[in-house]
Amino acid sequence: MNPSLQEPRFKKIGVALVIAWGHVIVGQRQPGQSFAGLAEFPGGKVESGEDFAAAACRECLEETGLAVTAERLLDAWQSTRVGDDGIEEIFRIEFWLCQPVSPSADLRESSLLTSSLAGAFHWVPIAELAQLKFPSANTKIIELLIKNVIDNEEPHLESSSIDD
Ligand SMILES: Nc1nc2c([nH]c(=O)n2[C@H]2C[C@H](O)[C@@H](COP(=O)(O)OP(=O)(O)OP(=O)(O)O)O2)c(=O)[nH]1
Repeated sequence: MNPSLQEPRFKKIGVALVIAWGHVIVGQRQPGQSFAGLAEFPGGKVESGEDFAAAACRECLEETGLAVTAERLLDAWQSTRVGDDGIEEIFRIEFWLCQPVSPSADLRESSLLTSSLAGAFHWVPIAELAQLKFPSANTKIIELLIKNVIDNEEPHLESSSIDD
């Protein structure tokens, strides 16, 4: 079949923004992964039967050991390209504000954590995010976080969409 007539392929990524006392959980992409060495928020591919928010929460638990619930969509980034086989590929990332399931008096101690990958994730002051290099898809969400840094336990971010 003519590739241009085939259904596009979707790659969907759910990302968790876990924010407390002016800090956000940030990791570093590992050798062998795409964007190796860059900073990232917990997240990964949306699996069958999940939506973006569920994927963000599951990945956060797997990667950091911290159970969270998704509150609201903060930003989305999407790009489209044509793959080597001629089929259109749509890559979409959704950034979800997430809250720990069990708010703890001292998340700093208890959080990071129990998984083997936990070493890669830390609480980073939002004010320091500008010093880190993230994938370009994160540019807008980083800007939004930094703008809202003042005394915001939960930043009052406006939802934005890929159509902005
Ligand atoms: N987890 C996470 N991924 C991000 C962020 N920003 C960003 O562009 N990404 C991209 C990197 C990856 O292409 C994809 C996350 O998928 P993944 O963590 O399952 O990546 P992966 O290395 O296993 O897969 P791949 O991209 O190598 O195929 O989203 C972010 O802040 N957090």
